Amino acid sequence: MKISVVGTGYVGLVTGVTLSEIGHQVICLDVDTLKIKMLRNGQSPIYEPGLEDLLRKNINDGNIWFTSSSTQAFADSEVIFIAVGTPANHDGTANLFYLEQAVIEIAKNIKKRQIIVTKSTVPVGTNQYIKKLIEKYTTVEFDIVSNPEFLREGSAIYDMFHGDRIVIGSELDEAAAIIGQLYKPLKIPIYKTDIRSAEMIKYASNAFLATKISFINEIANLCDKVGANVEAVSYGMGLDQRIGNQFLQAGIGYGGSCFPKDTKALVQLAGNVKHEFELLKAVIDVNNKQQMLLVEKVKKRITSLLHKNIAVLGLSFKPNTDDMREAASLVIIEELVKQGATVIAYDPVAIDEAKKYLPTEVVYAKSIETAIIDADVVLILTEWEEIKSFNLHQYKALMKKAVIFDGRNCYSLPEAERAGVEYYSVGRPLVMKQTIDEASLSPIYSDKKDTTAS
Ligand SMILES: NC(=O)c1ccc[n+]([C@@H]2O[C@H](COP(=O)([O-])OP(=O)(O)OC[C@H]3O[C@@H](n4cnc5c(N)ncnc54)[C@H](O)[C@@H]3O)[C@@H](O)[C@H]2O)c1
Ligand SMILES: O=c1ccn([C@@H]2O[C@H](COP(=O)(O)OP(=O)(O)O[C@H]3O[C@H](CO)[C@@H](O)[C@H](O)[C@H]3O)[C@@H](O)[C@H]2O)c(=O)[nH]1
Repeated sequence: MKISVVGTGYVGLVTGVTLSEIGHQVICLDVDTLKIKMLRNGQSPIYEPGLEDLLRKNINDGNIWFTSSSTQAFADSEVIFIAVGTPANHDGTANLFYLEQAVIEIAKNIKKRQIIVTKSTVPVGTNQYIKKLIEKYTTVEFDIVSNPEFLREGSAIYDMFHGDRIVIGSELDEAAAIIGQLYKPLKIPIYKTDIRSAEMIKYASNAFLATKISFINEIANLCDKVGANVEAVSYGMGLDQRIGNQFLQAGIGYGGSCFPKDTKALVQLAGNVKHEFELLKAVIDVNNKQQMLLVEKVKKRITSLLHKNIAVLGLSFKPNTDDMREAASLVIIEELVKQGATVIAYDPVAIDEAKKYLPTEVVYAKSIETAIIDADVVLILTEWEEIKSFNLHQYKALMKKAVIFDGRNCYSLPEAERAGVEYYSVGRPLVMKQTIDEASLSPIYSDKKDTTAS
């Protein structure tokens, strides 16, 4: 099938490349001419495992092209996917500016009947609005399909080929059938429904996952106070198949380009129809507080942050991506700098991206080792494999005093105990800095009240 994809960001590019891989002829359009130039040269503008290889393969096989010309993009297409950004406005509502621009370009340039598929995450009712907007600019016939995307950054290619479901919202069975056919080689279960329900499935799914995270983070905070271990608790909860074991990883809260904006947009959407979504508002509040909790723990331990050297390991909002949008590191580092700390940051891939967002005072290190030498305290903010597998004894060897605040529970408590570091994690008992000899004499977990003195 001849397919156009509008927007070559995380969703558009991964969708375009995947569709080209399963046998379609794909042309991708973007207003960002620099991106188009890179893509034509087989370079991915984003870090996403496996993406660049698949991109090059399909460029070489003549299955995928890139353009910044709308005329060229829609000249031949049968199906058009819209995958432009829908970021949050200041009030939390979804900003539909890019979508409107894309839709107008489509309407002005289509010459024959098309199926126009919205992949961008959009508030309920938006596809209806898109239909009206297109009708203003063209008399060419078209169908509208809502096809929300569920891929995760960092595993986007894997998710495209192994998704749990493909949701197709349509008013017309024929249009839904064509889109279903287009995805058939992926062998992923397809769920067809009406357009408004499809739009809502996307927001409801993200809101539910965000709720699981805020819930387990509240349980973790409670575990901290009553001496339980959240890891054991989430494992025990997850054994119940009705609960499931995913998205119960306690930490410093959710970030990224989706959960923060989509939860806010759903609260606003509810507000528009005079519905107070109290549960979701609480989920958002818990998340905002969770990011700052780690800084509060550090302050409790070292009293003042002024002139302290703080090494931050991991900057991206999750591992295997260079995406810094709404990363917890942004909020945490800004606060550390505000309080006078010297921040030395390390991330395996996100440093260039991070520089665009972080305060200019931040110093960047080329390795974990150089970041932690002379640090008073280490903060782990992203669970990159390189960070998780970094030998704990190295902290002991390289730091003046190995004090680690792990916002992602990367290490097991016995490992920390064996390394003799002072190890604070989320919802798990504290491991105090001590020698192995001392450990054999005294209990390893000390009461939190004892930890404020340095
Ligand atoms: N990032 C994710 O993991 C993810 C997953 C599922 C759904 N979504 C949703 O998919 C949509 C896209 O997200 P993203 O992360 O890929 O965004 P992105 O910011 O990475 O990419 C959007 C791209 O669209 C381009 N663009 C903007 N206006 C355009 C226009 N008029 N014509 C052509 N190109 C235009 C931009 O230049 C940019 O390259 C959003 O609605 C998002 O909520 C994102
Ligand atoms: O148990 C968990 C799971 C995730 N997170 C955090 O939650 C955020 C989001 O993680 P994840 O969902 O893995 O990444 P995203 O790429 O943001 O993907 C989400 O957002 C996308 C955009 O809408 C959806 O398509 C995906 O289905 C949905 O998982 C990250 O900050 C994670 O650190 C936790 O704190 N604990």
